[in-house]
Amino acid sequence: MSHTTITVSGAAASEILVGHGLLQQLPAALGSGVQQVLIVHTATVGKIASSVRESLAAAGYTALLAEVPDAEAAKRVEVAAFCWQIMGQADFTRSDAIIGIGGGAVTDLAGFVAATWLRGVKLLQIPTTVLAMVDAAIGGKTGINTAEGKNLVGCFYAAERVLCDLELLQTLSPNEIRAGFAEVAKCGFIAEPEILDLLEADVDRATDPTSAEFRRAIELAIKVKADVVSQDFKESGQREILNYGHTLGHAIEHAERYQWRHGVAIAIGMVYAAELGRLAGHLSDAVVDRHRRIFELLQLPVTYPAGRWEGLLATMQRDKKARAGMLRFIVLDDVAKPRVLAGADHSLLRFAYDEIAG
Ligand SMILES: NC(=O)c1ccc[n+]([C@@H]2O[C@H](COP(=O)([O-])OP(=O)(O)OC[C@H]3O[C@@H](n4cnc5c(N)ncnc54)[C@H](O)[C@@H]3O)[C@@H](O)[C@H]2O)c1
Ligand SMILES: O=C(O)C(=O)C[C@@H](O)[C@H](O)[C@H](O)COP(=O)(O)O
Ligand SMILES: [Zn+2]
Repeated sequence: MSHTTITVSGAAASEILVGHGLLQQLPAALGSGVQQVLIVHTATVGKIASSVRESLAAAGYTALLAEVPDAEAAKRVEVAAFCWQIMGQADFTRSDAIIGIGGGAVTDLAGFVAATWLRGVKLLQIPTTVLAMVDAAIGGKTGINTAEGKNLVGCFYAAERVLCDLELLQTLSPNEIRAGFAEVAKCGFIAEPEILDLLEADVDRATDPTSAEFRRAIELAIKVKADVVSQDFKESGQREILNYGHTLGHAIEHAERYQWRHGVAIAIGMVYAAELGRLAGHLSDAVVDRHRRIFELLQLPVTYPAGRWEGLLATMQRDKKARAGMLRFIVLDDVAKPRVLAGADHSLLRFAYDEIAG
């Protein structure tokens, strides 16, 4: 089947290709002028990285590998410094390029390294998880964590091209696929009800990477993200909706010392945000129930232990969504009707937590 091209316009201009056999687009996808390429990857996708390196070398490029630690351990300043060192020692210039191959942790790191080396070199992303294909590799949010919180250091820097080769998902565990679907469902709740219908109609087919429903759900989610970032690259307004479920979700990831999958944490965060939307007076019980039903279909958690609220609240205050001491949440008035809830009373926030405490 041929590939689909989804375009991001505006300041984040880039091309997202979705389909099979897309690695064959390399090296042409690199464009002209590039001599050296740094491939940032983890051991998990080492074979893919090596075959990309070989095809680039055969085409005359100098291709270097930077193997980085797995998952959130990649998103540390020490790991960025390791990549900068390889580039420095190879006399990497402004006309050279970085390719990130991996899940969202790698694409966030690779993006950050590309943005910061010589104040910006060409970036290509080859996401290998559902989550990275529909979200992390697109739209140019790059970032690393600090001891105090998630993604506290980073910048906006878009990849020129994102190759979403669905064949690369073959080795992904069902747990990873379902965690990635938390972000797919997020796009359903904030903007695209067809995604929710697909999940409710047959969750097994929708999450089977070989099915037509899977591809449809992935492409719909990518379109939601591409549309939003085309309008608001630097999150001065509309883009905030992509943070649905993330205010609490990031605090949970921090509380769990980054041992939980991002998708798992934000699934709980979205149920919390739905409860908040209901308590703030707009969201119907039916839509709140729909959140629980869909995340349960995806076998994702919908509760978090009671007694953790104070710690989560303190972490949320450090999140970049807090401004002038006021916490900001995305809530829904209905499916596909998101809005910002800023400065809500702490007792309201606490009541919503009581609804998800298990
Ligand atoms: N920049 C953004 O806009 C954005 C959006 C969403 C999430 N994120 C970030 O993305 C990260 C989460 O991404 P993720 O869920 O992809 O997690 P991840 O990058 O940690 O990958 C999850 C696991 O899957 C493994 N893996 C990757 N590809 C594989 C494959 N093809 N086969 C088998 N295993 C494979 C990885 O080695 C890892 O163990 C978080 O750090 C989150 O903050 C960023
Ligand atoms: O692209 C965005 O904008 C998002 O918010 C997408 C989120 O899914 C993603 O997890 C993002 O990294 C969170 O951003 P942050 O600004 O809250 O760190
Ligand atoms: Zn996310």
